[in-house]
Amino acid sequence: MSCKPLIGINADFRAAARSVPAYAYLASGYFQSILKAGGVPVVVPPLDDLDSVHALLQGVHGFVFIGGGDLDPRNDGFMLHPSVRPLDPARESSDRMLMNEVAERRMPVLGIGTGMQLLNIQQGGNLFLDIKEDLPNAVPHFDAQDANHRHTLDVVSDSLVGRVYGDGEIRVSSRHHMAIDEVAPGFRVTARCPDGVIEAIESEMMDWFAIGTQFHPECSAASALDIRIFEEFVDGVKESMDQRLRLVA
Ligand SMILES: N[C@@H](CCC(=O)NCCCC(=O)O)C(=O)O
Repeated sequence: MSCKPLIGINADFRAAARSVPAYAYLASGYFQSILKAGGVPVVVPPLDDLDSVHALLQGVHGFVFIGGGDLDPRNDGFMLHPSVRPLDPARESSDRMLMNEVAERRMPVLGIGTGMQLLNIQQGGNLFLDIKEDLPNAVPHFDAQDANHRHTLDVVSDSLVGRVYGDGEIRVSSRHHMAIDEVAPGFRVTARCPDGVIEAIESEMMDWFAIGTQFHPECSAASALDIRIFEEFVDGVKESMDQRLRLVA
């Protein structure tokens, strides 16, 4: 494929407060990693109508869903939990519309942190709302004093993360208090923390290149291998583009 793929990336959102205007924002590591991997990032602020979602997705070849606050469990029929720090409703509503359409179109997708959790929920899986309460024997997956908190990872060798990290000890960044409980149908677990917490999933469906990482390969403390996650994703998007071109040829 000669042209660079356009990769949509959602943005976080903070409503106006007193003298501070509302902001849409995202960590630069997300779009810098897409650029380094050979894609062209298209940052998408929260959208509030389906026509805009359709128009946007017509113009990109793949999508990255970023991390951030918590998906509100009440949107999935669960009770609110004291540990939950919900996303701004404007972002969550936009993310859910985008993920529904990305899934419908079988558009290549990489979900990171909250993005992976949304992918899993949208596809019929669910979440532990609080690791400390639901998985009391788990190691710490969040350190308020250390933005670069890391833990080790066990990967499935015949998977995207397995190809990226190979053998040997792997340490990844971790900033989450929720985790995948039941994996969505059509997806498999491809990495876990040694305590059993799910850290990566990928689609087993032949017609959909979809992956998710609970850890953050875009973070400022990312290892030299982490960028390979984005390279594998961009290569997958290019392959998807080539397949679509062959279908119409
Ligand atoms: N809120 C979820 C997902 C965690 C996540 O995306 N963490 C990255 C946060 C980066 C940031 O601070 O914006 C959970 O806690 O499980």
